[in-house]
Amino acid sequence: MGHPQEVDVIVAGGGPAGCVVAGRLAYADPNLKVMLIEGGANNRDDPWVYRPGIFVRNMQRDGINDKATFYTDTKASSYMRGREEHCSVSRTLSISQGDREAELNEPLRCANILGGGSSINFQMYTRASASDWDDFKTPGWTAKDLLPLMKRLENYQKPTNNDTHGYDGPIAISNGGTITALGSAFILSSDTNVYTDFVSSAAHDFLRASDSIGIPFSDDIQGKLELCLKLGQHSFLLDLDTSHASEIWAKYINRHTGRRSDAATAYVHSVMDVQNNLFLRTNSRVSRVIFEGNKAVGVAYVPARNRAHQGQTLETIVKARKCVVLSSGTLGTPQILERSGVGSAELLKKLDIKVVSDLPGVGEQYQDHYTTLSIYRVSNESQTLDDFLRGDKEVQKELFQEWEVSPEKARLSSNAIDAGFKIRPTEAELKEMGPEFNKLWDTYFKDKPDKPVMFGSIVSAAYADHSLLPPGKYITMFQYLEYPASRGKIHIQSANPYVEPDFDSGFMNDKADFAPIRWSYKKTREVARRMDAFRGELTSHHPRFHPASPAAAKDIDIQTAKGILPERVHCRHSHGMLRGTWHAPGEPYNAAKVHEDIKYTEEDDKAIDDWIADHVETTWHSLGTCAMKPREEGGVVDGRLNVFGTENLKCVDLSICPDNLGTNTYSSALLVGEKGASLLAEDLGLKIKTPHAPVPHAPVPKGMPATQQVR
Ligand SMILES: Cc1cc2nc3c(=O)[nH]c(=O)nc-3n(C[C@H](O)[C@H](O)[C@H](O)COP(=O)(O)OP(=O)(O)OC[C@H]3O[C@@H](n4cnc5c(N)ncnc54)[C@H](O)[C@@H]3O)c2cc1C
Repeated sequence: MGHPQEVDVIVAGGGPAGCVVAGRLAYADPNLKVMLIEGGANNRDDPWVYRPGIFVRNMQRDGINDKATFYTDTKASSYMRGREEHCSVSRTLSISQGDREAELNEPLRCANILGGGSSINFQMYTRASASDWDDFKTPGWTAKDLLPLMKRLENYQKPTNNDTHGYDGPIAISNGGTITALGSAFILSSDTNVYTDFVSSAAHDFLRASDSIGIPFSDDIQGKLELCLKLGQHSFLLDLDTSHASEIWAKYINRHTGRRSDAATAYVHSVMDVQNNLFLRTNSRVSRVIFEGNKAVGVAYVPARNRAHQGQTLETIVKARKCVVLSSGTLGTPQILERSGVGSAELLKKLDIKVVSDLPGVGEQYQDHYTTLSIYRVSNESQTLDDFLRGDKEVQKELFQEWEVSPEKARLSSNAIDAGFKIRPTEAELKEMGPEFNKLWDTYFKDKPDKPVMFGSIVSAAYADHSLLPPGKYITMFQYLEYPASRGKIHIQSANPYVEPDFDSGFMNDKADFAPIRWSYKKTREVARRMDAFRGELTSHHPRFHPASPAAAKDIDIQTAKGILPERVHCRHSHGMLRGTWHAPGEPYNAAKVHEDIKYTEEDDKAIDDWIADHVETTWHSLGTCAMKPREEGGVVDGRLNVFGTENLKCVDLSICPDNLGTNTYSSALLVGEKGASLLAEDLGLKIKTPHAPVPHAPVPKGMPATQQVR
């Protein structure tokens, strides 16, 4: 079918928010012509997208993978020991302490494929705290206002005891088909409505260890919202421990199909299968919005790669009769605005771009969550994904074949991230966290007990390049800072859409951000040490403590090491380990041991801070560059997501968040999309249809299983 040169609504950018807007509007009115223009490739039925277990591959920068865009951070941070660029998880994980030089050249990446982050992300499901939305201070955006939309998007497939989840929405949420286990693997039954509550021994091990250091188990941290709304006061939540608790993590995986639940399949392919009014253009980068006066009347787009004769820029123009929606993500949307004449007048004049609306807030206040990862050795009997990631051909064949036979039960229908927690410090811990963080605590966290400070998860594998790791089994403690005080920015350097922007991630440029990450490193380490499977620390992936410090990381114990390579030939030392390396063997495992917390000196704390500075990196939870707040405070959009000083132009993606959200952000991007779709439907006199069009491959939800009913 040919594509029209004029439609009613253009959506620029096919990430989660853009897919929701395009799909919901097109389904609401089959006569409304909607065009979705995406810079990356189509994700439809791409096995590298829909098989959940191989998600790490989609972050590689190897010349083959084109599912991610790479942004280079251009500013040095004095707090990061002169680091000019921060890097991706896959790279950081792969390096040892000595490889810092190589690490410095790795850029930040974000999605470049239809579905945006939802096609390549880790599939971890969490939700923001109620106070996060209330803090937007915008009518129509309180947690109470948004709760019906949170439910509208979900096909929740886990048991629940609260009324905050939805059951006939397009986005599936479950524990995945199989939960990777340390010690054993459990399979969820998909042909019965009775939910089988299998949880891996790794997850249990982690949860027990967390409980033993004062992080209690909760059956649904993400449901805390309801309590908040019912009680009408956030302070109650502290007593209920919901912002300081652990749980079995849910995943964006449909347990009936074993497939990733990405936004394009859920909202766009579903509509394109049954209607013909949704037009999709992929591999097309929107360069600018076309204005008549200050009214948006269309967009210009260029091929994703500039391969034209003599580097000419080939623009195609599509007209929009009713509205243009920018949904190109936190790093993409502000660039389109600036190229279109919406941004700081000073910058635009310098670049010879005609000013349509002077909005100095465009591209400012860039935020993310800051990740650090520490890796631990686990027992040789543990079942982890390491052999698969290491490239063991037999194991890979077995896992891929398993998928072909029964994807809904296959080990690849999991992300191997089964449990985690959100935590807040105690009064005693706060005292050790220094004046900078305490000041932030008093103004930001103290009166918002539903806001966690840190997020932590267990991954049943080393998140690392295994070619650089010793053989063996691993777990990774994956932690991130939920509400960094640091801020960055992104601005164009040219009107040419192929020229890289000037990007300053701002990582760790506020000193207050060090203390909570340091505190959480200690916490996750205490959890790991108390797990039954624990057999030591992968010293290359821990702070460089003084070798004589009691806090110094200790590697695998000799007995476990011998079990990994029983046929090895000994070198030099009777215990088979080489001196002169950073590896120090740990104590033999003792199941009966009662642990004491490691005591850290000031020098140890300094070593942790250096490690943070050298290794902290993105969680790909970018937000905030086109904030919804008053124009005079640097705002870019109003409460209806209209861009100030323009007509018929909205931004609908996570760039609109005026402040951070304490969550993995896919749920929030979908929610912003749902809210944007509702606002647009109101503008256009339409009604959103529920349930949405049937999701390809997914059986239609048959109502709520007994175990999911509110008790
Ligand atoms: C590697 C990774 C792991 C993550 N893990 C998780 C997780 O486990 N759980 C979770 O909840 N969240 C996770 N996230 C975050 C989550 O996916 C994002 O918050 C979410 O996708 C943001 O949605 P968005 O619609 O705002 O923008 P994006 O997802 O960034 O989508 C923007 C889209 O616009 C396109 N685009 C950009 N510029 C242009 C242009 N000029 N013209 C046309 N198209 C353009 C891009 O290709 C992209 O498809 C992860 C993200 C990544 C990248």
